[in-house]
Amino acid sequence: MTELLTASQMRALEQAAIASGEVTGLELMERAGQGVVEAIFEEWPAFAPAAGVDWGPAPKPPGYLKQEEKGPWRAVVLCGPGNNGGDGFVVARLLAGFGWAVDVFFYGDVERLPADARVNYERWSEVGSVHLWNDDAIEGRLDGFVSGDRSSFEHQLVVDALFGVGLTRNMPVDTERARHGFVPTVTHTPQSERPKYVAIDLPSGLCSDSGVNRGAFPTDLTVTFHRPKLGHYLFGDNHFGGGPSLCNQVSVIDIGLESSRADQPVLLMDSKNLAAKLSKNSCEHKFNHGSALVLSGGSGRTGAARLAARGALRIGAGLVTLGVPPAAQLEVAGHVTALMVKRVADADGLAEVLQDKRLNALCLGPGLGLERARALVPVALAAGRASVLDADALSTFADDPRTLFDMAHKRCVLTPHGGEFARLFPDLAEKLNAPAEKGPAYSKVDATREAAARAGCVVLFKGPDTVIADPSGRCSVHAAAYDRAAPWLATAGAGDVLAGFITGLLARGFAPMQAAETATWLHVECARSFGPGLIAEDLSEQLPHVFRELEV
Ligand SMILES: NC(=O)C1=CN([C@@H]2O[C@H](COP(=O)(O)OP(=O)(O)OC[C@H]3O[C@@H](n4cnc5c(N)ncnc54)[C@H](OP(=O)(O)O)[C@@H]3O)[C@@H](O)[C@H]2O)[C@@H](O)CC1
Ligand SMILES: [K+]
Repeated sequence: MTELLTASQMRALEQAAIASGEVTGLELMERAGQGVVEAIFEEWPAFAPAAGVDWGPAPKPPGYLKQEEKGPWRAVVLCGPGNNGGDGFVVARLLAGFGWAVDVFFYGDVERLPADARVNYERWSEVGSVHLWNDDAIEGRLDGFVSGDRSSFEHQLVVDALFGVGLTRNMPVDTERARHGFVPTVTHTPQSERPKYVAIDLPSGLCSDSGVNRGAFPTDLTVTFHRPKLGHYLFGDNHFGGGPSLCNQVSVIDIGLESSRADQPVLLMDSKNLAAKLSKNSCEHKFNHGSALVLSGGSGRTGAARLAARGALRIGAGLVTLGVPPAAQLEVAGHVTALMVKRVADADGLAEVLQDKRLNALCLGPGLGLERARALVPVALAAGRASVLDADALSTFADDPRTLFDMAHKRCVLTPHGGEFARLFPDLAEKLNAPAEKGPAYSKVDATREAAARAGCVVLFKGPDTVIADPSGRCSVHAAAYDRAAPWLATAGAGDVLAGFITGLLARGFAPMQAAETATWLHVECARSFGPGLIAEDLSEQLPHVFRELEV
């Protein structure tokens, strides 16, 4: 799985590499600039020099062309007061070396530039001029962007090097007018008819650790270094469209920090090794694949549990039983075939059913009803079986979450969505929703890790970005974004199916963290594989196809 880093982890890696003498800050900055230029040429081949790109053995400025020899392209590079701006000066110099006409606008104080950025400011100054930030001047330059009239576009490329991982507060107001000058076209004008907008490291204003949008605008391409940052994958505050909705696509450039490792990085889920984990041995009995019990609510409320149970069965649990109250038994029996049905009237009834030691995974919550959940959860947790608690099994403890955490054990997985998370962890939800004053904003990763430590079990915090953490701090993220976007997954009952998938994998013997991660990936994959028109019932039915594609 790919590592996702925070700003401070990235800085620590950079510092360690520099301190070891492996590389200098200037070399890193040069490689970063080169990587950005290469990514631009790769994304839009029309921009690339016909002879290709060869940086030579050591970083050196390419031979500069005379004005009459310059190519047809023109770029605006917006440089900020830190090293992100330094990268921008490198990009400006390299583009000029390829014959581009480049306008550099600098937001900051030259005297206070960090050393490496200052060197690159000077290097650029030998090649071209630096316009000090002035809203009116920039707006004038970018008039064509606003009018949307192609013939009036002076620039084909805008490079955003204002702020990267060093963003500590909201975007300064005095950059807004200028940026508004060109950004509306990114969302409203087809890409082919307007200049391309490229962000270095992060769209300026995107918080690297949380994905919170602190004043960034959507870009066409974001080029980052060494590893993606959490902010590229977390949506932050959804009201303002954070993370993935701002980056559009993320290109990750190797700048030679491979030998350094971050401390407890968050992992981005992928499908590596999934097939091997999911395959079954042909000579095993159904009980070798586990036996799951999904507790259902009363009459008229059994659909959610049936969805979960079907998911558990399709994902490979050997046997799945629905535990239903007597009044709902007929209703359920009419709907299920491969599932078993057992009467579970109340807490005593559950205790009795759990005498069967083969039942090794439980699912409580979908459609369970608050009262029934309150009665059944303590019995289920006391039995010590691997358990998924979702929906009503979480909300029923809204008044007293501590009671739930005291009962929860290491083989539990809690699967709250935003509302349920706020009911169980009101203080963490408040921190998550509070506007960040300074430094990187508190993130969904921070909140999920704290929640898992407090609950003493795995917490899977659902959303378009799903974050999973265990009490030790291990944490992984899945964003339904970029090549994993699954817009049809936001449908009633999808969460019930996810709970069922996790339960089924727990029954099969997956560890809680691994079950939660694998189920999340498969859940999105089923939605993607089915495509438009998806409803919750389709998710489980899509699993066989997804398994075939994975070569399970
Ligand atoms: N790490 C690496 O390995 C590599 C890193 N590289 C590059 O360096 C970048 C990180 O550089 P960086 O640390 O200098 O931070 P950066 O984002 O330029 O901003 C800091 C400046 O902005 C200021 N400032 C912040 N927020 C503000 C606001 N809202 N409004 C106004 N001002 C604000 C802040 O001021 P302060 O908060 O200190 O008052 C400070 O002056 C990274 O993203 C990548 O592009 C590459 O070269 C390759 C290797
Ligand atoms: K930037």
